[in-house]
Amino acid sequence: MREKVAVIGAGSWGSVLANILVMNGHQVHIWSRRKEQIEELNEKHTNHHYLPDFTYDKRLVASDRMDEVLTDATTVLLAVPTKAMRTVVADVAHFLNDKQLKPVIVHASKGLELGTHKRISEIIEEEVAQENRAGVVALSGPSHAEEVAKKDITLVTAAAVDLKDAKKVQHLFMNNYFRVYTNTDIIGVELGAAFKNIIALGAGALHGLGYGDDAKAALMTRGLAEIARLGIALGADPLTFIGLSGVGDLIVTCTSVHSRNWRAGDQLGQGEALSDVIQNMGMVIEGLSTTKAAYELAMQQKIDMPITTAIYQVLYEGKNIKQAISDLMQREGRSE
Ligand SMILES: NC(=O)C1=CN([C@@H]2O[C@H](COP(=O)(O)OP(=O)(O)OC[C@H]3O[C@@H](n4cnc5c(N)ncnc54)[C@H](OP(=O)(O)O)[C@@H]3O)[C@@H](O)[C@H]2O)C=CC1
Ligand SMILES: O=C(CO)COP(=O)(O)O
Repeated sequence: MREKVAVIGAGSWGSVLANILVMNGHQVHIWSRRKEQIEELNEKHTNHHYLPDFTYDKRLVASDRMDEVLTDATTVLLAVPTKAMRTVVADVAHFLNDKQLKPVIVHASKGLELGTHKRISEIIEEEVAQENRAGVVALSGPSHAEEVAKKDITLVTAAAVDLKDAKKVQHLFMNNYFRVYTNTDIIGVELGAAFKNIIALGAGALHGLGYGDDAKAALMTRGLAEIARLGIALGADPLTFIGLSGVGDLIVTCTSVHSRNWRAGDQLGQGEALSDVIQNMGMVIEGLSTTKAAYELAMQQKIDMPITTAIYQVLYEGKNIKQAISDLMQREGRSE
């Protein structure tokens, strides 16, 4: 069935997901806050800042009018950086009133809110009254916009407390190159998605410093152990961490040159200043704030997270990366 979908956020990921939905036969309107980007999307069907070599389907309609984009939408897809999520969702909520259809709200973002440490689905549930929406779904997994744009094979998961909401999203996005699984452990899916970015910063840094594959495999394995420890303490199902949104996303983000988190780590490893890395990226590096949130949560929950702590010390306390690695290696020997 043809649906109307509102996509909020026209960066790399929101725009490519919107394009999938158009090609799957849906009517898709995408919201951006920038007029020049809207003109470019509507007239040239390009989005040069985010995906320079890609041409979008001509049927994708862009607008800066959130009310128009949301009118009659049966699904709303949010794809903005985590730090902007609460404000953007509050704006969306303003236009969802009980005269409209109650849309499923999907988000495709990966992070935790700074200060509150809340997951994105929790932010959405707080900001959009239950009577004005259907369920909340997290769409997550190993997926880079650059590869999905090229119709490379990608597998992700749609997670919701209620399986029927996850299935609706699965059905909406599935096609012959984008395969969607369902999962009812939204806590585990959102936490895996957020925490893997911390480890990706570390993997990039190892690369930048010239370390080999053994070191990277070690970081990914021990990184997964500690992010799963924290995730389980926060209510995740342990099995979720061996799924697409756990180890799957960890692998792609720790090994792909497309990953902004990996690239940021790589540049830090090569000695660039954090402020320059952020400025030059021009896109969101979610792992920076997620490291802070996870470090604080680990302290609160009394969970041992040596890698996250080391990355926190490098990012926020100015610790030398080589010293941080040396300190990790000199920790007392222990059982795996
Ligand atoms: N890129 C990818 O391959 C993937 C990304 N993700 C996740 O998706 C989320 C979005 O990432 P991505 O699309 O890559 O990010 P980008 O940096 O590419 O784009 C971010 C988008 O959000 C908009 N935005 C930023 N701040 C605000 C704000 N305060 N109010 C309104 N709009 C805002 C930007 O608008 P403007 O251009 O005007 O600044 C831009 O359209 C992240 O959580 C990321 O982890 C998940 C899977 C894959
Ligand atoms: O989440 C992603 C891949 O699954 C995107 O990673 P980056 O934000 O590091 O580019």
